[in-house]
Amino acid sequence: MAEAPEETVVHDELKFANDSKMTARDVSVYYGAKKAVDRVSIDVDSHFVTAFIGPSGCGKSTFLRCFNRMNDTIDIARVEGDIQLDGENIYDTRMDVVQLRARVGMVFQKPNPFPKSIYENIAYGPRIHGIADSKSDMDRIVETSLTRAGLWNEVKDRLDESGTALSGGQQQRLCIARAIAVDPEVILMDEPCSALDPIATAKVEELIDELRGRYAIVIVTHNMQQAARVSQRTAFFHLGNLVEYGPTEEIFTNPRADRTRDYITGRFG
Ligand SMILES: Nc1ncnc2c1ncn2[C@@H]1O[C@H](COP(=O)(O)OP(=O)(O)OP(=O)(O)O)[C@@H](O)[C@H]1O
Repeated sequence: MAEAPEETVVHDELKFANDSKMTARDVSVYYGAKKAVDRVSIDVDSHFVTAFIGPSGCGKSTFLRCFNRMNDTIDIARVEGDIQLDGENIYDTRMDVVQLRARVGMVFQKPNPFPKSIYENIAYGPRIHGIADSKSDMDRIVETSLTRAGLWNEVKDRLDESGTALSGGQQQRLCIARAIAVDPEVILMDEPCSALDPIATAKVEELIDELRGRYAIVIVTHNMQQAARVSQRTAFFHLGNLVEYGPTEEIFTNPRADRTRDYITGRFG
């Protein structure tokens, strides 16, 4: 990864947005001396699902974690460049990281509900952020979040049971409901279906589609069919570089860069 990155191919349709929810400019990430992400620039917009695809180890999860400063939790990780949320530099020392992570929520590969009741899993975030004024307010937030996550009917009679007692797919939807409960603007998803069976995967994919009108969603996925199903925009990464960024349909049917074409036709990766 020592050589200079080739220029990213950005399709015209995505070039001129000037009201992007989040922008990254020249972002590089190092683990110690090793560069895992190399000068990546991208805009992420509300009302769209943006998929990050690319072969294993190309840096897509590392780059995703830059958007809510999750790399801060890794001692040897160092982030360079500029990332803004609504024009505000999220790496500014005045940025409240707890607040940032409420505005830019994250759903992980493995469902990770708290070992607490279903109700508490949702109520925890609004409580620490002071979002609910009363018990009835909190009840409403819990119901709305679970409804939006497509889980309310399945759990409304067992809100006191532990979140960890749910099936894997339900746990993942609980984690999505938990992210929604603090009223985020962006939801980052790092391979959210990789631990789920096909039926649970289909439910989460449907949910992503329903949520997209409300939030900017960025999803890292290994699965190209999934990227094609759920996203409207796709960014292809290779060896730490963003190779190409365009409308999903174009990326899959008419890629401009040779490396994208080779990847989507299965020639490598
Ligand atoms: N905590 C870490 N410490 C050191 N190196 C890391 C760490 N996390 C990731 N890396 C390295 O950074 C590079 C990019 O990893 P990353 O997980 O971001 O890639 P990825 O494209 O998401 O891969 P995958 O699809 O396999 O999850 C890899 O070479 C990886 O080994």
